[in-house]
Amino acid sequence: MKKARVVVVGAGVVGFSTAVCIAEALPMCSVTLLADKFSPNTTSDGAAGILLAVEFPDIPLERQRRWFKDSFDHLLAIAQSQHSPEAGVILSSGWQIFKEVPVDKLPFWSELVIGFRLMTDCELKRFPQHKFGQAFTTIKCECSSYLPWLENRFIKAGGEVKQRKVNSLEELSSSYDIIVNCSGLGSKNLVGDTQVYPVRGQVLKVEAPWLQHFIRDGDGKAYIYPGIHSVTVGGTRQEGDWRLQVDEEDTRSIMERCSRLEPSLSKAKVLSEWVGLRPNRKNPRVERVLVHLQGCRVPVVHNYGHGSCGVTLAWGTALDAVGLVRQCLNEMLLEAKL
Ligand SMILES: Cc1cc2nc3c(=O)[nH]c(=O)nc-3n(C[C@H](O)[C@H](O)[C@H](O)COP(=O)(O)OP(=O)(O)OC[C@H]3O[C@@H](n4cnc5c(N)ncnc54)[C@H](O)[C@@H]3O)c2cc1C
Ligand SMILES: O=C(O)CCC(=O)C(=O)O
Repeated sequence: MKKARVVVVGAGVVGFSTAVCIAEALPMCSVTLLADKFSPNTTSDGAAGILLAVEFPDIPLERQRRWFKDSFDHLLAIAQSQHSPEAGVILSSGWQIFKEVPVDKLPFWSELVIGFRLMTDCELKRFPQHKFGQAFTTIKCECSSYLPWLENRFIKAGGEVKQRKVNSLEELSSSYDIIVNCSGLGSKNLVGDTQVYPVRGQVLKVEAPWLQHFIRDGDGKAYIYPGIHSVTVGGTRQEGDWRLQVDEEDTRSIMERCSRLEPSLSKAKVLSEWVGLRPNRKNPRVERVLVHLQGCRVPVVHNYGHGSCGVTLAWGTALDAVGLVRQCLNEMLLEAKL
């Protein structure tokens, strides 16, 4: 039987996770990944890569829990294998601390990470401005290693990779049977989605090998994440801000906020600074639609809009995308298109 031609647009953590999942699960498909930017030039590359989730308002919690769990379990298996250094995936333990006691003391993912517990008063003494804290072990997935590792895995599964900017879905409809859109913020132009918008984030990489534990302020404005080669320090969340250049005032305020949590940071050498635009949306879009392109109805699977949780949820949403591609194939078979 003729193979169904699937194209995945996007080479960030969502695109490569989705492409690998489709290529490995659906041998009746030939899978091509197209993108204008590849590692190390995607948003995913600069992400701190810590697995932590926010709660999206209109997606059933059960589905969000599954996205988190599928991603966590997939990355945990890598972190505990010989692939860990090459894939850039490690376990990471530390504290999330709050100036005020949060309404939700136990986030939905608390039972999905390792060893989640509330901090004791004695532990909190180290953070005199904070009243409440959570201690747990999660995962840090460094995409500058993980994306090339996924790309190899995709190619081993028979996938093909091409560098190309896609200006409209019409360009793809004569060469592919199913389009999978993982273009992140690019979806604003590619599919005219007015709901996806940038949330600018600036981070620094510093040399501070004495730091072993992560510290995150629950307000998300100060975090310190020790990694494999350096410590990621952040951050900013500037809604609707498209600036990609480093802002010296942001650098100063990040260092000030983070040094309040960990005074020894003032002794750390700054190695690099980076800005990325999170592909924010009220809810990520993981769904299947039929689009009229050049007189034909073409199945399109969307998987984008993960905001600050793309690394955290990529594998889970990729598995959902596989299910949606499978549904497209079944419909195409029914319509005897294949
Ligand atoms: C400072 C910062 C820190 C972060 N930290 C974390 C963290 O700790 N944990 C976490 O889970 N998340 C984190 N994030 C969020 C995370 O980076 C994003 O959610 C994630 O990178 C989104 O992945 P993506 O694959 O959807 O998009 P991207 O990585 O942006 O990839 C999009 C891809 O689509 C391609 N593309 C777009 N349009 C087109 C087109 N028209 N034609 C061809 N190709 C196209 C691009 O070239 C690119 O390859 C952070 C983000 C920032 C900015
Ligand atoms: O929020 C965090 O602590 C992790 C980094 C992140 O997800 C972000 O900056 O978007």
